Amino acid sequence: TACSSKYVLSQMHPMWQGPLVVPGGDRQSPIDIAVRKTVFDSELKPLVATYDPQTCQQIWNNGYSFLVEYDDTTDKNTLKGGPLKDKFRLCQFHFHWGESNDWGSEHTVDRRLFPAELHLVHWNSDRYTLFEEAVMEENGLAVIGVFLKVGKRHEGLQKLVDALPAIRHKDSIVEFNRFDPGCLLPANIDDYWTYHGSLTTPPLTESVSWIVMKQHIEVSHDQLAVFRSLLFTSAEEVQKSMVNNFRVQQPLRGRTVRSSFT
Ligand SMILES: O=C1NC(=O)[C@@H](c2ccccc2)S1
Ligand SMILES: [Zn+2]
Repeated sequence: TACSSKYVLSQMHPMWQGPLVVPGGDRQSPIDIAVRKTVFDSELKPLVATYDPQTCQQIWNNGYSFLVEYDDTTDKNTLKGGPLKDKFRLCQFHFHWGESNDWGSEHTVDRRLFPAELHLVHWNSDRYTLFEEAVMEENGLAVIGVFLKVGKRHEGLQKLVDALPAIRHKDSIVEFNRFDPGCLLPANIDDYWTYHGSLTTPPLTESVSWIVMKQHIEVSHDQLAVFRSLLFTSAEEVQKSMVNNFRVQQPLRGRTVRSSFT
């Protein structure tokens, strides 16, 4: 679907670290969330996420992560409330992870790294008709970030883990239906941090309202190990494990991170 935006993802090189700071970029992501410097905003509303598992379409390896894509041609999967003024449509979710459990997340909390981070990518369907348009606009995207910790097995994730061997190589894709992205959200989605930032991969456009959950989810060591069995490379190339597919933290440049909780 549109949201895979191949032109965006195809510019990514495995182990992409790219330019540390985009010239003139003063709202880049990810960042470190220094909790003591966040500002409670009582105007922030509860988040309302409504997802329809039937609109799940495919899962594919784009050479940087694996994406689970949804039909985003109707308002079946919406996100509103929180810091958002408009209604946003889910187009895909994906993860970033490390080669070890000691690092892998893109955002950090008081410099603490998590082994992985989930991103649910939504675009502003009140103002734009396609993901590609929204990705270039300041109020175009809303991404929910959820930290993963290694612990008990995540039952909902297992269906996704079982599909990964079929998309081991770059550009492989399989049909994937009836997956509820809501099962990957933490129990409490009312406690989050929010700030204005960017895509964490090319084109790095500063079009993202970030909503980073305070509460993490737990997955098992073995589930995360299957993520690491994916490859950045296609079947013809020399194999490179898909690990460390995260961008380094970027300067805050005077931005304020607001919290929905005290
Ligand atoms: O949150 C993000 N994670 C990524 O890999 C970036 C991205 C880039 C293009 C499309 C969707 C997501 S932005
Ligand atoms: Zn991401």
